[in-house]
Amino acid sequence: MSQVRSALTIAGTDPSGGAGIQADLKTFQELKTYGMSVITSVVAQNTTGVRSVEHMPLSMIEDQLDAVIEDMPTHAVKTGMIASKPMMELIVKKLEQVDAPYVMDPVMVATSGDDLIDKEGRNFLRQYLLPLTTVVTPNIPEAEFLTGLSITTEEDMKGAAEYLVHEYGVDAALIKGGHLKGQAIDFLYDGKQMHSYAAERIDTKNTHGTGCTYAAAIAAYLGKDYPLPEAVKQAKAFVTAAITKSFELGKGNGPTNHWAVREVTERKITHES
Ligand SMILES: Nc1ncnc2c1ncn2[C@@H]1O[C@H](COP(=O)(O)OP(=O)(O)OP(=O)(O)O)[C@@H](O)[C@H]1O
Ligand SMILES: Cc1ncc(COP(=O)(O)O)c(N)n1
Repeated sequence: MSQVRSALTIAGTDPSGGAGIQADLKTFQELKTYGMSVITSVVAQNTTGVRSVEHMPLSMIEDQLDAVIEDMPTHAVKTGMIASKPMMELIVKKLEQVDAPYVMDPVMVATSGDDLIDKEGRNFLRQYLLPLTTVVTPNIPEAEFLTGLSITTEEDMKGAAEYLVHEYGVDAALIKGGHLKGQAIDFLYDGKQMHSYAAERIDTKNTHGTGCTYAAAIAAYLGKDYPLPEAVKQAKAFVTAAITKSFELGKGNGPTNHWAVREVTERKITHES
């Protein structure tokens, strides 16, 4: 029997269970990947927004990382909310000891509009963390910040993906089009080819945690040795199903459904490259 694949998420929490570490672990579990987590910040949030945030002391983040790195195999790493430059510096240092694909979700603002990273952290993320990534997965506002470009069309999205690869040295960039009108289309550029992944837009406000879920699914598939374009295709099917069957829970943007892939077996993703 082949060895079980394990994935590590380094991120903040969501006690309401839709985003952050909770979304990542649910996704790993659903994709039969052994899930591990290092908590950077405890975030008191729900479907309506963020109430307060308690950042973990650096020594505690370091101890958590060492506990995983010194004992467990890691086949993929995903990072989400990393709130400050000192946290990023620590994580960069520790990731040097992990030989695994690295998916960076450059989380900056929650769906609710609340800031999750400070200004200094945002700049550090762009300069120092980006070049280490196997794939970075910004939504449109995040891609605008990272590139300084204005993104209003699909052509702009492709341009931003190319810019991130050529200017910042990321291996690949996936620009997510959830914030554009029309079909839900994402573009992946891996330095050689531009891939597009399109799905029908689902008419729902319940999209809390889609970004986290998508990036965690990409990490899980990369951990199983899927080539990146195929990992993204499978992950897109996973997140689309999760949005299709999302839950009408809470008073704000409800959470996605991490077990939906068991029920939504038709895969309506158009992958072109
Ligand atoms: N209403 C929708 N219907 C179908 N797919 C969607 C919808 N909204 C977002 N998506 C898809 O979900 C994935 C996440 O994209 P999005 O741009 O929303 O990321 P995000 O902004 O990081 O997530 P979040 O909304 O949780 O902050 C992408 O594949 C996007 O195309
Ligand atoms: C701890 C944490 N990390 C990330 C997000 C973004 O999630 P989303 O934009 O998908 O709501 C979040 N709300 N909380």
